[in-house]
Amino acid sequence: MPIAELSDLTVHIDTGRWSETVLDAVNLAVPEGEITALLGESGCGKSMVAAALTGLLPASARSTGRVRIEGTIGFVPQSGVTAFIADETVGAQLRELHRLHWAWSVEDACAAAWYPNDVLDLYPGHHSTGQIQRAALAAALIPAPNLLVVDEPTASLDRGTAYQVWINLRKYADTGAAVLAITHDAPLLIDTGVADRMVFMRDGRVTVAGPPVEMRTLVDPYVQGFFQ
Ligand SMILES: Nc1ncnc2c1ncn2[C@@H]1O[C@H](COP(=O)(O)OP(=O)(O)OP(=O)(O)O)[C@@H](O)[C@H]1O
Repeated sequence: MPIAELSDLTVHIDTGRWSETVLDAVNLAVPEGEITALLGESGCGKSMVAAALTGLLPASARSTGRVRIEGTIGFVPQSGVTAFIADETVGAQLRELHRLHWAWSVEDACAAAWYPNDVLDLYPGHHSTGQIQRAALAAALIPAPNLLVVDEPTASLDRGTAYQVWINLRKYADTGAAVLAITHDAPLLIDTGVADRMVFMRDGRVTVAGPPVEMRTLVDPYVQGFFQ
């Protein structure tokens, strides 16, 4: 039974000046114990899927269809700095999260997120993009959510660090959690072997999905583009 499921989800955004169907009859299951990787060109709707799952759709959005989630959700936004308030250090905020949830220690969450301890006493805005992204992952891990949604978790990281973060996301899924990872990095998913399934989106729709080894051999130029 998937921990999270979108059924026929259509999301239409109308800002008054401009309107667009950003998700079009999307069906997506995120099973426990698995990493589901969501890929697709920029603007195709990946972050809207994350927003639908986390209840963060824009106020101008109208949706039909169904979103079903069992258990708790953790979310790592594409811009890690938005996971924190600006005027408290990251360390203080992680310690407060631990005080509230008690699931993971700050040390274990930082280690799993590959977040360097020596910047814990800095304010969020004084981190590099890659550091604050990993801090946001540590923050999401502390409550040990049943569903972890990560939006481009390794986009700002060097390849070696990105590799380690993917391995640790795999270990987290192996504890029984469902992980939905939005990414562009199909080659690294192949190299690490961490993903159970790849789901490709285009223009607000899911076009094809399956195990990475199958996806890599598809004769579909759109899918092939992600492996090069
Ligand atoms: N807050 C918002 N209000 C209105 N429209 C939005 C908002 N955020 C995104 N959109 C629109 O929704 C569509 C899907 O955007 P989304 O952010 O989901 O793309 P994405 O696939 O995550 O892209 P990227 O890989 O560049 O992050 C885009 O056309 C975008 O312009």
